[in-house]
Amino acid sequence: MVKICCIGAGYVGGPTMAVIALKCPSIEVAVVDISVTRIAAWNSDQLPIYEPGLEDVVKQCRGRNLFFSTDVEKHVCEADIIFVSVNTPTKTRGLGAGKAADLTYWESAARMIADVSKSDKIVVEKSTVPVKTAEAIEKILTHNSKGISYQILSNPEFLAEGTAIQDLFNPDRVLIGGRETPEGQKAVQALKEVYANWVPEDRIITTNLWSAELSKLAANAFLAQRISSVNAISALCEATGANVAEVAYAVGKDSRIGPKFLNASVGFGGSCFQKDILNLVYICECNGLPEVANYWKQVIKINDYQKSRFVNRVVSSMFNTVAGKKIAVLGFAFKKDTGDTRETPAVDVCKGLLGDKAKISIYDPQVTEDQIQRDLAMNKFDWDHPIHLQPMSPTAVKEVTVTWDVYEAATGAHAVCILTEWDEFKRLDYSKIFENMQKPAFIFDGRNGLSFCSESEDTQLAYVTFRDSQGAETAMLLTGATIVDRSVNITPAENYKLPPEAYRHILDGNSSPTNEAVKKAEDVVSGMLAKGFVLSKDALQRAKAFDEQHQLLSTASATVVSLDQRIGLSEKLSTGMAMVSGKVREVDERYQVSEITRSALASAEQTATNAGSAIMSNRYVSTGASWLSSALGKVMKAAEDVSILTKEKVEKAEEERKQLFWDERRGMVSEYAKVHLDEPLSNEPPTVPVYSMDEQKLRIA
Ligand SMILES: NC(=O)c1ccc[n+]([C@@H]2O[C@H](COP(=O)([O-])OP(=O)(O)OC[C@H]3O[C@@H](n4cnc5c(N)ncnc54)[C@H](O)[C@@H]3O)[C@@H](O)[C@H]2O)c1
Ligand SMILES: O=c1ccn([C@@H]2O[C@H](COP(=O)(O)OP(=O)(O)O[C@H]3O[C@H](CO)[C@@H](O)[C@H](O)[C@H]3O)[C@@H](O)[C@H]2O)c(=O)[nH]1
Repeated sequence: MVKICCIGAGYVGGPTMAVIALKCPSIEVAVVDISVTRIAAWNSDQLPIYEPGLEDVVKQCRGRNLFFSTDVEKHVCEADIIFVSVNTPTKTRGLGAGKAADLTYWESAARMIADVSKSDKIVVEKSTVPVKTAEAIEKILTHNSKGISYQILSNPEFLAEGTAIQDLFNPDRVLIGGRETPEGQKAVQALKEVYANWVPEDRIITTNLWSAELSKLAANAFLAQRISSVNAISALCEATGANVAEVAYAVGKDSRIGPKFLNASVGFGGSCFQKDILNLVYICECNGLPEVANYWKQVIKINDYQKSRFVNRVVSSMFNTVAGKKIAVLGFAFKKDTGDTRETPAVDVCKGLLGDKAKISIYDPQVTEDQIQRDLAMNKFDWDHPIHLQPMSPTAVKEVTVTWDVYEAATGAHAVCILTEWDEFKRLDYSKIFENMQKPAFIFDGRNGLSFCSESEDTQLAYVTFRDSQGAETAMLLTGATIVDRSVNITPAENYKLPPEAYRHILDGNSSPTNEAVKKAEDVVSGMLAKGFVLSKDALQRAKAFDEQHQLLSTASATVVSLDQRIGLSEKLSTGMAMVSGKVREVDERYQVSEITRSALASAEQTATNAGSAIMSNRYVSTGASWLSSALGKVMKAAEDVSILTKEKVEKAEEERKQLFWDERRGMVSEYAKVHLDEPLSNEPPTVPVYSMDEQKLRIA
């Protein structure tokens, strides 16, 4: 049985080895680490890192052919292939400080391998290292080889956190670099055979050692460069009135550029990009290439600029002072779906705000208070050392509080800053947040992924006066609807009162108001559902509350129950959801399209759920809701369509959906407006001030 040992049980070593163990049942995999607490966590139910899907994989193989241990020497001694996946932080002192990679941990691992080995070994660089590191490692290993043969391979890891398992299951490529000698090629072949257990052969690239080492640094530099490029453009957009999301979309449509990695943000974070680019810069400088070094340095400078620009925007918008003001920070991890905070832009933003004497309240679903306090007090680059070697917990920053309740974080705040793109932030009740904030309230979206009712220059504001008595209620139904990444927020003008005609059907004893406005509501809402738009659950609750406030729902509840029994809506709904979930997951497993199918699933499920919520809370159900059941049918059909699409089709559909969104957004708004507005619209909602207190006004943002 082939034995693999991995030195370093971190974000790379843990998931990578777990997947190798899962995919290669005939290989025994031991993951070792000098950190006792980390290994204990790997052996417990509370894994040391949060990564979707990881727990599942670990549970399947742990104790079978996957072991976590602190007995480093034993497992190294027994292994045929040794992966080294230890920290390679940026040096903080000495030659190359602030740029060069610190190879202390790598070197100590190599020396230990040389000390304890009694048989031939293949030693694999899994850590990201400077080009030519293998040469140094070779010298260390062979210096005292006692006749043992070592083959060094470079096998850099390309997984991204938050999607690590998916990336490992279905990598774009596996890169293996080795010596161009017969022994070197034999070692390359041995490692290739491991990956060939699940990775198609044409995705396993073999190169020489230096190409493999350098490719890793180059890949990260290219990725980070895209983000700095779009972030640089975002500054220009803000100065000119262009919309960076629209620009990125238009640019990414060019197939030579492609749509991925063009999301403008508060800046990139994570343990790799900055460290690896600094490393690349240093290597360029050492090789007498200052122009090349400066080129890449600029990627980091723009990133720093973006973070400080964000802080400046917050402070300047808030009347040039945040002193003593509570600011809620939503999201602290460097990206969604991870609890990792290494080099997170949130640290720089918080430090900037603290520098201006703000009081900060932080919420992140995966990051603990202890971690946040450590991060805020830590020196630059210290975070990238093994945890037990990091400086001891410094005193907590007292202007910072951390809570597990997002609404509590925002209560009493003058501003909310979104710093991580957690999906849950898209579903928050922003009206509730707004209501509990100090006024004027500000929201700063550092991820550019959310649309809020904020009075920024991006907001399209319309004050709408309804001539029709039902128009206002119809509009309420659409509150919180999400059209791809835009949310429609409709709030009644203060002291709004329904006109007497709205009550007429109740007074008449007629519970079926089938006037034009209601019909239009059916069309618009069912149209939106069928197109996959997500109606906000909470918005419908609000619509219901609105109805109740005006005593329009007196007969609805009883009718809903009988209606449900009559057409079996609940049953259809749960069947629909089960079918959607099952089929989408099946496709996911077959084609490994998790990212896309997950969002399709979420959207389908949410649509179905919200349709359900609409059923229970929508007063139009009580008025002969055949339209709703047909809308539900369309939703289920749409979801089924998604589930049978192949990877390519899903991707295409996503693209088409986006295209549709861009094409139809304006159309929708004006179509809707035509029905409900006094003045029909051509392109955009009108921005007209409220001018009369006795008319019914709604604000659409
Ligand atoms: N995090 C990522 O997404 C990612 C992706 C690709 C590559 N990388 C690279 O992989 C390497 C590891 O990154 P990580 O994120 O897993 O770091 P990590 O800090 O999560 O894990 C490294 C582990 O190595 C252990 N360690 C250090 N020296 C050791 C020694 N001598 N013996 C035994 N254990 C030792 C530490 O205790 C730690 O648990 C880095 O070079 C990084 O640049 C990281
Ligand atoms: O369009 C985008 C994409 C990403 N980010 C940010 O960029 C950072 C890095 O994101 P990502 O690359 O997804 O995560 P990492 O886990 O840091 O993965 C990168 O770094 C790893 C370590 O080297 C590599 O293995 C991966 O291939 C590479 O994507 C995060 O702060 C993201 O929020 C943006 O701001 N805009």
